Amino acid sequence: MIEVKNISKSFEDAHALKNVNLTVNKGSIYGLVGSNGAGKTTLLKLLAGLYKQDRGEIFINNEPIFENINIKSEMVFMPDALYFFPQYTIKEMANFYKSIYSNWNSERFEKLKNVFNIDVKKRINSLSKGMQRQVAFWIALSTMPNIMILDEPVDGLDPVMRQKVKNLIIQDVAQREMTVFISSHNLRELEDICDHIGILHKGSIIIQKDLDDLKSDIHKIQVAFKTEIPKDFLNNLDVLYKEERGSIMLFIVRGNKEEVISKFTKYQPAILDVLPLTLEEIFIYEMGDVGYEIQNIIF
Ligand SMILES: Nc1ncnc2c1ncn2[C@@H]1O[C@H](COP(=O)(O)OP(=O)(O)OP(=O)(O)O)[C@@H](O)[C@H]1O
Repeated sequence: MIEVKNISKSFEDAHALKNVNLTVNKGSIYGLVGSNGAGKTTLLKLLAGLYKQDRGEIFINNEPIFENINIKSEMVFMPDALYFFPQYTIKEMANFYKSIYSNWNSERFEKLKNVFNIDVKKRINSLSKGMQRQVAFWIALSTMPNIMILDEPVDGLDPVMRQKVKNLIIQDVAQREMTVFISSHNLRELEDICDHIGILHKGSIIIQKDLDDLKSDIHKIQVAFKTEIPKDFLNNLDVLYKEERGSIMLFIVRGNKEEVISKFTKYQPAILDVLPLTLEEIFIYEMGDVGYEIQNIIF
């Protein structure tokens, strides 16, 4: 479990993070989205215990993370810019990790050869960017981490490999209750893997939500009525957005799906469609006034 309590972090001339709070439960995957300079990497480095916050507290499995060797031995942090020792082969790098991670699983490392399919005698620095990323996952997953902190993890991976890596992460979450924190510029990249999403904007988390709640609670409704309807029929509805295209009206409404639909069916509409909303749309409508600014972050 990861608990971030009211943390702030500044560098000489930049307030990178301001009063950030979040919790990631054991066995869940939290996705952090944000534009360039929002503070994502700073937050990840704090979670990994590489930086110390100016204010606030960070607990991982109920212990402060900074300079905590025990917790770090159960954790993998994968930065966006990967680093491997120069001249090391995959096998040599794996042996290095084996010597420092007590839970290293050699059997798993062997099994994952079938997924990554790269010759372990190859020097890592001679591999392509995407292949180096594969090696990083190969080694990271072989350490059997309880906590994974990933900065732009699928950057450079081809679509097939992206899916394979996501499946491996999901398997570990389901089978071993691994806890994962992922940052990305791209909400779509996170949508199919995360159960919580937070948006970081200029150093503050401006919204964070459980994805299931989010999706079940907000609806896009396209409707046309045969007859005049009372002007105040919207009064009992939590309408986030409304648009009229001729006789067809489009509503984004928050609330229980059946209850919302019943408010419309009462007036016997000629057309009533409940359309799916993408996650991006949900965030934009949820964000109201800052929605337009948010579009640049999540598309
Ligand atoms: N080591 C540092 N020294 C000084 N300023 C820093 C340092 N690291 C980050 N910053 C500043 O903190 C702010 C947040 O940077 P951070 O790297 O956390 O953003 P980010 O969301 O990861 O951005 P990107 O998506 O571009 O990687 C920026 O204004 C950045 O210039």
